[in-house]
Amino acid sequence: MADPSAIELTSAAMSYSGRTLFRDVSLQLAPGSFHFLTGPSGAGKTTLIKLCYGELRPTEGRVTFFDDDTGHMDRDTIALLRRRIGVVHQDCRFIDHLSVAENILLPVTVSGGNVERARADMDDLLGWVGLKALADHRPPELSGGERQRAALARAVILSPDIILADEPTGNVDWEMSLKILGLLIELNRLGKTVLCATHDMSLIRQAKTRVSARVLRLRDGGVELAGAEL
Ligand SMILES: Nc1ncnc2c1ncn2[C@@H]1O[C@H](COP(=O)(O)OP(=O)(O)OP(=O)(O)O)[C@@H](O)[C@H]1O
Repeated sequence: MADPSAIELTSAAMSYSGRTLFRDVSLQLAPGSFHFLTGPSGAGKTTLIKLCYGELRPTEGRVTFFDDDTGHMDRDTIALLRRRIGVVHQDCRFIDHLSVAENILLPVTVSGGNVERARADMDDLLGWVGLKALADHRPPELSGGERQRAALARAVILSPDIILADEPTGNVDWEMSLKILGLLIELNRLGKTVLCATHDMSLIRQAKTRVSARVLRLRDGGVELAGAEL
């Protein structure tokens, strides 16, 4: 039998207040694959990512996590499966009065995981994203690139199988974009499935020299596989 897809959308449609954003979107994220999601601003990239981790349900169609249809799942079951999916939100979603390290620990705290062990591993994790010196700082004191790397550390703290990154290089310079891309590629080489939304074509072109990535483009209410023009 073929490997189950990490995440699969089948004929998914999404509407907000009766306004259809996209329809008939089907995609499969195979385990260990690397996908980019691109498209014009407002096309629905963030919305599609929210479908991919169950924050939103499609107005039509089906979403499966690891071959399980989420349509019949209650919130608790979806929350359990979500521990296998790490998300880097476009706006990072930090709690500003907690330190960077405490923010990174939040998924462990919230899921009732082993906080002591996670604290013991924190130095390595902060070292991986290059933020050791900022562990005790508060999120508002961080630069854009530091925030994105802290968000990535938080996304991987539960060792998820899948990383969904929504514009993880928004508002950072090229050098920092490459650094963040490098971290995502590293995760993919460790076997993680990666979906990265970006409108930065240079970043996609750069990635394609280093990793076998497919590019999905949201346009005119549908999704297409972008071709060699990239
Ligand atoms: N909760 C919501 N209620 C109503 N409309 C929404 C909601 N969330 C998003 N939208 C609308 O859906 C459209 C797509 O938004 P989305 O954030 O998914 O696009 P995007 O492709 O990620 O955009 P960007 O590249 O600018 O981040 C926008 O027009 C937005 O205003």
